[in-house]
Parts: sequence; C-alpha cells; structure tokens
Amino acid sequence: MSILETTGVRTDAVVRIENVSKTYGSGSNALLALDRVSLDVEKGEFVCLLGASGCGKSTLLSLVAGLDQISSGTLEIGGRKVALMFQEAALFPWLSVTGNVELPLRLQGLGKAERRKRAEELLEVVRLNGFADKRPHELSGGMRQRVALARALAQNADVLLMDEPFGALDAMTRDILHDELERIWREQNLTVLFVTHNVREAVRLGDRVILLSSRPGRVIEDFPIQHARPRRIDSPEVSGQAAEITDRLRAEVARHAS
Ligand SMILES: Nc1ncnc2c1ncn2[C@@H]1O[C@H](COP(=O)(O)OP(=O)(O)OP(=O)(O)O)[C@@H](O)[C@H]1O
Repeated sequence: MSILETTGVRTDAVVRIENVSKTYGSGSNALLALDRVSLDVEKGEFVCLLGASGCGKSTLLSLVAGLDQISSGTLEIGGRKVALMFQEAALFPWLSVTGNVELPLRLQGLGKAERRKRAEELLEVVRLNGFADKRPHELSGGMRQRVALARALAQNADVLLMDEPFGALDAMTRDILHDELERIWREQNLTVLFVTHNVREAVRLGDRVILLSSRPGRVIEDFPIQHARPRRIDSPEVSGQAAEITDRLRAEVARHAS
C-alpha cells in the first residue's frame, strides 16, 4: 500500500497546491479566476493542464512560478527552482543563439569560458549545434522554441513550467519537439507542468492530464495516462483517450454555456 493510500498525502510532491484560490481585482471588479484548486505534482512527473479558454491555466502556472500571489490556500514548491517557457520564444533579437542561452548563465555569475561551454552543451541537448551564431530572425519557429527550451534548461531548474510552448508550430514540427521534450525530460529528470489546449498533445506527453472547469477554474478530473512511451500522437491509444477527455471537456464547456 502506498503512502498516498495510507495517509492521503504524497510525500514526494515537488509542487503542492492545496485549496488555492486566486481573485483578480477587488470589490465589484473582483474576478475569481481559480477556485480551491488542489493538485500535487510528484518529482519527475509530467503533468498536463487542460481546460476551456479563460479557465485559469496560465494563472495557475504564474502562481507556481511565483510571478503572482495566491489569494488563499497553500502553495509549496519546497525551495525548488522553476523555469518558464511560453508560446512565444521571446528571445532577444540582438543576441545570437548562444548569447540568448548564456543570459541565465551570466545571471548565475558563471565566467565567460564556463558560460560558453555550458551553452554549447545545452545547444547540443536541443540539437541546435551549428546554429550558435545565428540571430533569432534567421531561425524557424521550431528552432526558436528549441533556443527557448535551452535557455529554460540553462536556469538549472527542477521544475519546468510550459505555457502552450508548441501552440504556434505546425503539426510536424510539434511532433518532433514532443519527442525531443520527452527525451530531455527523462534525461534531465525534470518535473514538468505543461499547459495546452490540445487534448492529443496532452495525452501524447502527460503522465496525468488534469482537466480544469470553466471559470472559475477547479480540478474536475485527473486522468492517468498509462500508455507505453514513446507514444505517437496519431496512435489508436492516444486518439481513443483524447476522444474520451474531449467529450468530458465538451460537456464542461456546454455546462458553463447553459
Ligand atoms: N492580471 C490579470 N488581471 C485581471 N484578470 C486576469 C489577469 N490575468 C488573467 N485574468 C483573468 O483570469 C481568467 C483566467 O485567465 P488565464 O489566462 O489564467 O486563463 P487560461 O485558461 O490560461 O486562458 P487561455 O486558455 O485562453 O490562455 C480570465 O478570465 C482572465 O481574463
């Protein structure tokens, strides 16, 4: 019997979110974005967050990242470092690929030679060696996201928070980046919290898919995804489970609209 079964507590959670609510504004302008959300993410887990537009997915990530404050509840990340990655790579256009990846290393106080060496290693991890001296405008969208991933990895974070990182990419590029992310997640023993609108993407990548209700966001379902990895996004297993989750999501959106 696991610790979870005996005590109801996951002792190895790296992100612990308990009854967290978030209200923006106050008085008559108050907007309840999240309503008593509880979610534990274990070390090394890949957790995908799904929900209708505006249900508070990005809000939840920004709370975990410490960019905003919770209104009530408890949120613990146990002193672990988090790194964020967004749909837009947001690279500095005047810096080369290496320069962009070196930026967090510079902030960590690494010397020039060490920075260069680490940036080279990271560009190898995201398979961009050979592009070190290019500027962001010379890269494809997929390559820019690879740079953004290398920059996030340069922060030496234990927890990677990803907000629709592949949402603007074509399907083929996204497929390739799914494979790459899965490899890096495993090799680097990362914990990932990944927001997406794409149900198949969530099932392709996640150990669990957490479904949030329409606003205010609450956890309404926690789907364990147990298909063997690596998964293909167009496999019958992924398609079948994605259809089941899509039906649940549709029912939630319809409930909210009625
Ligand atoms: N800084 C803010 N100030 C006021 N309201 C906000 C702020 N950030 C988000 N909201 C509101 O909180 C709600 C949740 O927004 P959030 O961006 O977290 O949702 P989301 O699920 O990520 O949406 P989407 O899927 O469309 O990206 C929305 O109604 C949004 O308008």
